[in-house]
Amino acid sequence: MAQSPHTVRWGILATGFIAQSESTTTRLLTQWHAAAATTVFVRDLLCNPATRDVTDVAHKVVAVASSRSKESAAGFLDKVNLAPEGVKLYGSYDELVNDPDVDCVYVATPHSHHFQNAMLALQAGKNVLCEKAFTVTASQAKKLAAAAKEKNVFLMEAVWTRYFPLSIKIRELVKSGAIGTVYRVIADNSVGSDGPDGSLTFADEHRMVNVDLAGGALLDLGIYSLTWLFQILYHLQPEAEKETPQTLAAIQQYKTGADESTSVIVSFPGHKTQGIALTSLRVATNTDGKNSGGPAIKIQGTLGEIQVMGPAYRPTQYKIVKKDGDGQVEVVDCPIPVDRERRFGMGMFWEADEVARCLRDGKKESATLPLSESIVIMEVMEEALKQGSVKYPDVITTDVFDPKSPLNTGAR
Ligand SMILES: NC(=O)C1=CN([C@@H]2O[C@H](COP(=O)(O)OP(=O)(O)OC[C@H]3O[C@@H](n4cnc5c(N)ncnc54)[C@H](OP(=O)(O)O)[C@@H]3O)[C@@H](O)[C@H]2O)C=CC1
Ligand SMILES: O=C1OC[C@@H](O)[C@H](O)[C@H]1O
Repeated sequence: MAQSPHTVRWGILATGFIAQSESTTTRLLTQWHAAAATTVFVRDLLCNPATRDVTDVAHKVVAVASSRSKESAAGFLDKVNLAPEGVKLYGSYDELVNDPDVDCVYVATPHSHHFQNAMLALQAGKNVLCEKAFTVTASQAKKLAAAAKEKNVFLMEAVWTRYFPLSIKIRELVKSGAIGTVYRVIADNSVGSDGPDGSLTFADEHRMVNVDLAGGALLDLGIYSLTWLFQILYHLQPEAEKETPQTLAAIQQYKTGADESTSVIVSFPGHKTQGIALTSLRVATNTDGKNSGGPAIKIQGTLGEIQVMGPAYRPTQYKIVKKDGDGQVEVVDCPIPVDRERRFGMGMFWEADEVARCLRDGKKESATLPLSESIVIMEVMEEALKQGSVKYPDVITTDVFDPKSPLNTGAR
């Protein structure tokens, strides 16, 4: 007899402040910046797992909290077409993390808030999936990892791309030696948002460029470029050989003080490998929206290279170019399944499935993105931002937990 799936009861922390009623994947993709992470994540949670051939785990949204008001949480249910029956609504994060019916809290606030909000949930004994970038500083990331250990709960950074079947396949290919020894990875995740008179198209208050919300290209977009570098050059190394990388960065600042264009070279001297992570809010990886400019990611080995077509955060195609391939290129498509009934499917469901399996199996972190790796990536980003003289306010860089911090209470 088939076993019933392990179902995770999710509590959603933050409701996304941009009104949004579009319901199809296509419309959402063209307006990605207007898509709050919470909205996309919850819609993915509500997709039938069978539409992606998953039968061992399932998801249920049991509570939603907005730091603004209970009404805002109610409005969120409308946005995601989720019937209010059985979903508890809270006007504070504190109530959500103390709800005994919540198995795992999904933290989807701006980067500035992650440390305080995730810690609030961990201290209440909750498992946590926290949006990227994990924190603002490496020290905050270490404190979260330590708290999860102390409380014996699960913690993971929500870098959804790592859990795509495409990413898994590419990691397997590299591991199998399909392109020889990999010496270099080049990855770009840039979204052209150039506006009039030297401005960007984001308002100065927007989380993408607002230093009070730890905005900037690197923490928001460059993390995906670094993800590609790390999942190949670092993650695949045997545990005992993992080395802390050297970091060299060049940064252009926007008028708000956030980074608008950032290039980071990450070097692993022991393995003689290098990664180049690029990100920009001025120019785009995919300037014509048709990938005419070529791949967003190149994984280069002694026997060939794997090219991944962008966007780096949601790739659906890769190519294998062999040194002795005589001009033949293998093209592999990895479409993201859509739940036709709900008219949705973005790809965040795979990271949610990973959380469910870890919880089912009693694991406290994901082997695909261990906390130690999230911490090393935070160290690289912190160092890069330091080299580019980007400064964030003390209230968002402190590693001292304060349940009454405005970041937890929502005082704006
Ligand atoms: N994985 C992915 O593809 C994506 C991930 N993200 C990540 O998700 C996180 C949230 O991004 P996104 O959903 O675009 O953010 P939004 O700005 O749309 O929403 C953030 C939410 O955080 C809460 N919040 C609390 N305090 C503040 C404050 N002072 N200013 C603004 N918001 C506040 C609000 O919820 P409330 O009022 O209900 O408490 C708000 O709705 C970020 O870490 C981002 O990097 C974003 C987009 C895609
Ligand atoms: O995580 C993200 O992925 C898609 C981007 O457009 C968005 O800004 C970012 O937060």
